[in-house]
Amino acid sequence: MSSVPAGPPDAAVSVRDLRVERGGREVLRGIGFDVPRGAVVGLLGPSGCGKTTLMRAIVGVQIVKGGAVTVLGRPAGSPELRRRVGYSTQGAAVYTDLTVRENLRYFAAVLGAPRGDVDRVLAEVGLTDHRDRVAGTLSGGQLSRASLAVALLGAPELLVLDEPTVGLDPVLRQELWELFHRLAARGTTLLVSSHVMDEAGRCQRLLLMREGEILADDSPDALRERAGATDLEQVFLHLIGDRAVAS
Ligand SMILES: Nc1ncnc2c1ncn2[C@@H]1O[C@H](COP(=O)(O)OP(=O)(O)OP(=O)(O)O)[C@@H](O)[C@H]1O
Repeated sequence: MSSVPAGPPDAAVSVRDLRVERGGREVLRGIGFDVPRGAVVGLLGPSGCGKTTLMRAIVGVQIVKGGAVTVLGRPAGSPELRRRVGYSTQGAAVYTDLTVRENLRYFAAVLGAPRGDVDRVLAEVGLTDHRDRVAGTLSGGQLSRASLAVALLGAPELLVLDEPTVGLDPVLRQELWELFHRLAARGTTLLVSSHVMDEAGRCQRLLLMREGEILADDSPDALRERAGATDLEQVFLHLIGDRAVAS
């Protein structure tokens, strides 16, 4: 990575001129933004626009072609960030032949998280009643909550959550968003991806992506005002229209 300035010191994440190639194609095209500490930031955009690639760069598992990614004041991927950053991927990240509780005990040991954390995170994701179920027998929504529980172990300062609400019913989605805001109120920073626009309104700040670029980085209200629309889906379409006219 180059020595591009790392962004404001109070930012949880600073990205500058980030370029990533995958499969011989540039999928992140020199993007930059800051994520303020303690905020719930939504990463929205159509399938394939680069959300997962960006999250992978932030947690330090993506080979990048250029630019700088700074996380909690350190270069992304630094060993000391391992316990300070929680990452939940789109696919289930638990062992399907272990029970939910066995999975969490295992990951707590790997991460050096206190053993008491297991019960806390089970309650936070609403899986206490399913703790002794073998993970392979859980529904898709239960499995994704088990993966989320792993990311919550050790109370990381930054949570990077890739589509954590996919496949959940409206009640569970609502409960998870309430959890995200409780965590943020305690000072945790959350970067949450989704391609469901009705979730965008639940974020304090939005990064709207399209084709490897950031179309907008602002609060939902500011974006609505700028586009003269109340519906965030319309805002997104308006921004795409502006970009098409400008190019
Ligand atoms: N392993 C890979 N090899 C080659 N290209 C890839 C690979 N993974 C992703 N891509 C490509 O990189 C681009 C960005 O993919 P990415 O997964 O970051 O998008 P996304 O916005 O997270 O999509 P979704 O919402 O569907 O998960 C896409 O064009 C995708 O086809």
